[in-house]
Amino acid sequence: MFYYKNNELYVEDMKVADIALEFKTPLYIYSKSHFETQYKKLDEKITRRHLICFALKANSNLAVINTFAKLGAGADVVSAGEIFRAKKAGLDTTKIVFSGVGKTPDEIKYALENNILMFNIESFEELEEIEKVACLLNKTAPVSFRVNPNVDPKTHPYISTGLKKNKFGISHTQIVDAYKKASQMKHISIKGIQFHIGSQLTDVSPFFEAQIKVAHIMRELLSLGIKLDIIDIGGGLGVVYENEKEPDLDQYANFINEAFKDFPDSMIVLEPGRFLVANGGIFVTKVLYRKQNEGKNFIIVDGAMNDLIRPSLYDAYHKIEPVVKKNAKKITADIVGPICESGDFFARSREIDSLERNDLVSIFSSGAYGFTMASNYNSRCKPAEVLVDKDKVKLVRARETFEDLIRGETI
Ligand SMILES: Cc1ncc(COP(=O)(O)O)c(C=O)c1O
Ligand SMILES: N[C@@H](CCCC[NH3+])C(=O)O
Repeated sequence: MFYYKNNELYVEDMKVADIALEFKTPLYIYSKSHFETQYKKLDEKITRRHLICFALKANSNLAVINTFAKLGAGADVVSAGEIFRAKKAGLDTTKIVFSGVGKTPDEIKYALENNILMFNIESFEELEEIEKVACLLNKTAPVSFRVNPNVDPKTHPYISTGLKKNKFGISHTQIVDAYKKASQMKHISIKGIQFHIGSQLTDVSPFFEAQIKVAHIMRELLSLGIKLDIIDIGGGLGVVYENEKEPDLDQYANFINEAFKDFPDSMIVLEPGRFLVANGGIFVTKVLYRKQNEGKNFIIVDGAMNDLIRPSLYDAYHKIEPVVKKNAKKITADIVGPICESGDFFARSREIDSLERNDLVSIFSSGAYGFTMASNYNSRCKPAEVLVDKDKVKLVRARETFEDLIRGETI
């Protein structure tokens, strides 16, 4: 929960300025109660038997994963590294679904050893590899297939995943063959079906379109004697960054009930990432310098695209406000970082309160795909992460040091 009181930004019961003073900037600050609220909101709406598998790629800090694990969540992972994180965070590995088009044999082995809930298989060759690794381990691999339903999610092209031009999933025209093939394999146990059409959907109707197609496939499979215990409907629920309309959760839940009414016994798996965490995080950065080039204002802050890449990568909008509002006059400026790239910006031609050196600014909606997409570009140490729970402030990842930058390197 982030809010202004007497022109000062708070996170839960704490002043953001005080936290920034203690932990320095640039800094990620998370609100535990926001995470819990979002989880419960979704959990309560879905009336069928279900499991919420938090998509760790959105925010894989151990304390964040642990927050959801304590509420009963599972995890959607895309690498063995994320399985490792989930384990370290105390999440039950039997609640993990493993997505991704390029799982390596080592990752498949690691997942099997950790008894995950299921692999979401994305190609025929991956199916063969999983059968092979499971055979070597003398295990049975629980699987579902990710179907590419060819549905337009009407979102940013970089985060659309369910169109036939995208690399994801197995085409709906081949999916039945995939199940037939899997049903012949000795070390494969067919559990479910999965789809994920894209991210940041605020209109939920494309989900329904995909669900209808998937239910159709399920009926076809049933006629072949293949019954599925799990329907994994992916993630993709959007959030408000600027002035979007929040997704209608009642409608979302109704669509699920309607589309899959012929399969009342199957468990619904959801894979939300952004919805659970985006607005539970801010990125706080400090004004280093200001300058004007031929009438154009630049505000140079100590955070950069290596810390939060969404504006540079997707031209994504993030609300930016001073941590302490001083009723200053408004100016129009580019808010940029210190990295040697013209693409290193958080906002361009943005109207913002006139700022002074050392003023703190908050970049909102940074809890999803913020820290997880950070890099060390320009040999910048990754920022610290702090989790706030009412009046308790906990450093949940220390700021990197120079030694962290060269760990593992030799001359
Ligand atoms: C397979 C899969 N599941 C879940 C997610 C989480 O998406 P979101 O953060 O939009 O909920 C993604 C990312 O888009 C994904 O690729
Ligand atoms: N990284 C993207 C979301 C990608 C979703 C991954 N399947 C973002 O920041 O919006």
